[in-house]
Amino acid sequence: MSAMDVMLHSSSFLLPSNPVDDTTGTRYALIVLNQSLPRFTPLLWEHAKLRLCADGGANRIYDELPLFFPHEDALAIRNRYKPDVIKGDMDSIRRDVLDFYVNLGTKVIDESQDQDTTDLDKCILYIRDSTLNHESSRLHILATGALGGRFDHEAGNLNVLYRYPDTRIVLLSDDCLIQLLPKSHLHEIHIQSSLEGPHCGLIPIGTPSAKTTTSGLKWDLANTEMRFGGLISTSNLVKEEKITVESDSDLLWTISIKKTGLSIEDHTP
Ligand SMILES: Nc1ncnc2c1ncn2[C@@H]1O[C@H](COP(=O)(O)OP(=O)(O)OP(=O)(O)O)[C@@H](O)[C@H]1O
Ligand SMILES: Cc1ncc(C[n+]2csc(CCO)c2C)c(N)n1
Repeated sequence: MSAMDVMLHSSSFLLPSNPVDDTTGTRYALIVLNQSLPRFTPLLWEHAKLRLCADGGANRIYDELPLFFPHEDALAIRNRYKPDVIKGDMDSIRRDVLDFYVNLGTKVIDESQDQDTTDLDKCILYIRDSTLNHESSRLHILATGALGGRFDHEAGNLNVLYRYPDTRIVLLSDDCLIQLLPKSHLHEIHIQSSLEGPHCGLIPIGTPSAKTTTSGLKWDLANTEMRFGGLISTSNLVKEEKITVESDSDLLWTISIKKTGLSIEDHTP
């Protein structure tokens, strides 16, 4: 039996640009969903090679991004933060916002005929098919505003992690991030301790896990069973800079995002 491949994880997209980040070669696509923008949105925007708004996410960029730069002209900010693509069923984007970005040259994809998939699904499919998403170096997808709102929306957002298990997707809110750890790999999670933690969880939301083993957590698992209705690992704590996870089931990994060190003022010279 061949040894399992190791999948590396790092939230270096939360760091201001630095040489360490650049050496990983990881490229990001950003999807802005229709919820309040997290305070680190401008940072993610700068890191991203491709920027999408899911339907009403465009209203958030238009209305809320200028608020991060109170000393600058709102129109100048809107011109500077131009989404590459707005995609969805277009029942939430305002007419004035749509007209504004169409005039700037944003590509608009109206899929109102598809009422079986969410706007987030639609955006992920666009990124997967984009020419920037080469086989050799696939884009990692960051989705802001994915958590902390309507529960049916949150469940739909989690469902995309399971629907596209081979695509690296991170769901973000102001408070935490969530990603899938597929059972096909051993996972090494490198903690950016100035920006994330210590609260974390490992959640077997899709199927129960008969055996999960971890290292680096305060409450490590050792071939431990996890299932809804029994034990799941919530309110765990990161103890080391590197966490390892191995499981017979796909698990959700979640970690808190620290309140300090991530607002725009912390990064402007
Ligand atoms: N309250 C929320 N909580 C979590 N995610 C959200 C929330 N609102 C919107 N989203 C995300 O943003 C995307 C775009 O939002 P938008 O409001 O345009 O969706 P929608 O298709 O109009 O939703 P619905 O018709 O169900 O209200 C959604 O597909 C979802 O992924
Ligand atoms: C069983 C079932 N439940 C709900 C919907 C509705 N729905 C799911 S995704 C979506 C688009 C939201 O932008 C809508 C309206 C459906 N089609 N099938």
